[in-house]
Amino acid sequence: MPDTRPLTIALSKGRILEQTLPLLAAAGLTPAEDVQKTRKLMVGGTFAGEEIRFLIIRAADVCTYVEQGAADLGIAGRDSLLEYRPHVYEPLDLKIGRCRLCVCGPKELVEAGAPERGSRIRVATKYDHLASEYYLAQGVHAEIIHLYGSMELAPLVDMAERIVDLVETGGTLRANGLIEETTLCDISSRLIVNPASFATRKGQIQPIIEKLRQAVEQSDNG
Ligand SMILES: Nc1ncnc2c1ncn2[C@@H]1O[C@H](COP(=O)(O)OP(=O)(O)OP(=O)(O)O)[C@@H](O)[C@H]1O
Ligand SMILES: O=P(O)(O)OC[C@H]1O[C@H](OP(=O)(O)OP(=O)(O)O)[C@H](O)[C@@H]1O
Repeated sequence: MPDTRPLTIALSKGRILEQTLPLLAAAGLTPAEDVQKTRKLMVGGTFAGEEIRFLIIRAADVCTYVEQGAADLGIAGRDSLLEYRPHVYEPLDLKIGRCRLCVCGPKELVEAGAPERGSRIRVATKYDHLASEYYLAQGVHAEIIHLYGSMELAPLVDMAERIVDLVETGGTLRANGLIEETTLCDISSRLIVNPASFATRKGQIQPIIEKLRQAVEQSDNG
């Protein structure tokens, strides 16, 4: 039976949304209302004359909605994709939300050198898996302290010796007396697609990928 549900796109609210909207507009994906202002979590819209809909959700939840098939497509940071490893396709780097995932710590501690193999440290992060994997590879016993934000505070109150967090301008690190020790990877936002949706609704999804690809190329050149 054909799926008659409107094609559904999960958008991250928060900082990615502002950079997402011009790309959506350039690709002809048009929400029917101002998604930055509305308190609605599901907003209608159109693409090439067809009805679509947008879900406005927390960044870390986009992977879940797309993996579960509640959304056909989504826009998620590479950090979330690496941390949660959802079973989704990732056809396009949208080149927004650019930053890097880093190990950081208090200046004095970082300058004294990286923790030795066999040593123990406390690491504050919301990227539990990525931080654990990194320290496993270093042979360092890391106690992961899970936080939901403001990781830079943890070393200041002696709750952790290191943090694993995103760095863009470095302003938050500087304001809190921290410096970068290692960059783990570069981050940007990605278009993600539910594999079953791609199989059954390719005719609708492929043109969206192509329009977004053109929009990214245009904004990259401009
Ligand atoms: N400083 C930054 N510079 C560029 N991109 C960033 C930066 N911080 C976060 N991002 C990107 O934006 C995504 C969402 O970040 P945002 O700060 O909006 O949400 P969050 O704080 O992770 O989650 P929430 O506010 O829902 O708890 C991140 O997953 C990352 O890909
Ligand atoms: O290098 P900068 O330009 O200072 O950006 C880095 C900061 O941005 C993000 O936090 P966000 O502002 O999203 O707040 P949060 O800690 O509540 O997630 C990230 O977690 C850093 O704290």
